[in-house]
Amino acid sequence: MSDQDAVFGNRGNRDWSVVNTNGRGSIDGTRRSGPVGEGRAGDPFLIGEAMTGGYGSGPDILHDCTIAVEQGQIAVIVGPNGAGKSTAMKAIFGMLHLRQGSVRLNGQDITALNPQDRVKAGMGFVPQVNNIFPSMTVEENLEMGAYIRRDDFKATMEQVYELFPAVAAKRRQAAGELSGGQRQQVAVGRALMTQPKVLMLDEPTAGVSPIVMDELFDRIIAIARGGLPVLMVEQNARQAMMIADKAYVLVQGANAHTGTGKELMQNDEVRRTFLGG
Ligand SMILES: Nc1ncnc2c1ncn2[C@@H]1O[C@H](COP(=O)(O)OP(=O)(O)OP(=O)(O)O)[C@@H](O)[C@H]1O
Repeated sequence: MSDQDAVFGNRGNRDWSVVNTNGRGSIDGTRRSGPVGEGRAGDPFLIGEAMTGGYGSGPDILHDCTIAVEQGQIAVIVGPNGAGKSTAMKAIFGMLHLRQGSVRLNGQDITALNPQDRVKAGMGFVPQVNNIFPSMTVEENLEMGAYIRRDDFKATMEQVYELFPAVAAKRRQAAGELSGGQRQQVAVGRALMTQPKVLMLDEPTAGVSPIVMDELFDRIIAIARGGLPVLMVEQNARQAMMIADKAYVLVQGANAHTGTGKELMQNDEVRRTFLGG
């Protein structure tokens, strides 16, 4: 399999046809960068374990918080405003110094890596406020996602276009001319251009209409079922739990409830407190 055959996400025995109907293969999973430590046997694919930490020298925002996502699955983080959902994502991505706890990816301890090296190690992160460049074309924005690659990334770009046809139709337009939902798709596409092994999305549906949200969720399901694990923060807790293999309810920076999306939707306290009854 050539580098050009590479697609989003990871490797091995997954059926990529869900995302990638033309049968192109997966990347080899050997990319590594920076100091990585030993992982632990039986780890989930990505885990931020027992994370405690805050911003700068400020107080702890996260308290012994554990978030994980398994291969090919969707994990969602929900919870009230200010619960620490984005902070947990930032901690997993290395934007926050952990006073305790660790982050492990694909069996390697990456707690010591900075965000840039985490991207090289295979983490794709779309922050809450996506930093799409409005005056650049869609294509140029996507190309920026390939900055860590030395191979010909055009095949991956075509796969992003297959995944998001509305974006493909506007590839030569300035990204600033796109709708909010389309811009989110560009942001996700740009993260996919790095060929991540795991995709992290902080409120991907923020500010988009319910129809666009459904479309985006469909695509996220396709990405995960194609083998690329997805970890996301969502304000739309009910909809998120419906597609979640694993859901985490955070309250005041700590794990309050954890289970499959279905389990949590049937949990009386979760329903009453977070899902409006
Ligand atoms: N850059 C920062 N510096 C200091 N404190 C911060 C910073 N960002 C967030 N916080 C604080 O961390 C706490 C958790 O914020 P965070 O954004 O993680 O919550 P959230 O659950 O994602 O909230 P929301 O649902 O409103 O987006 C809040 O008290 C917030 O004020």
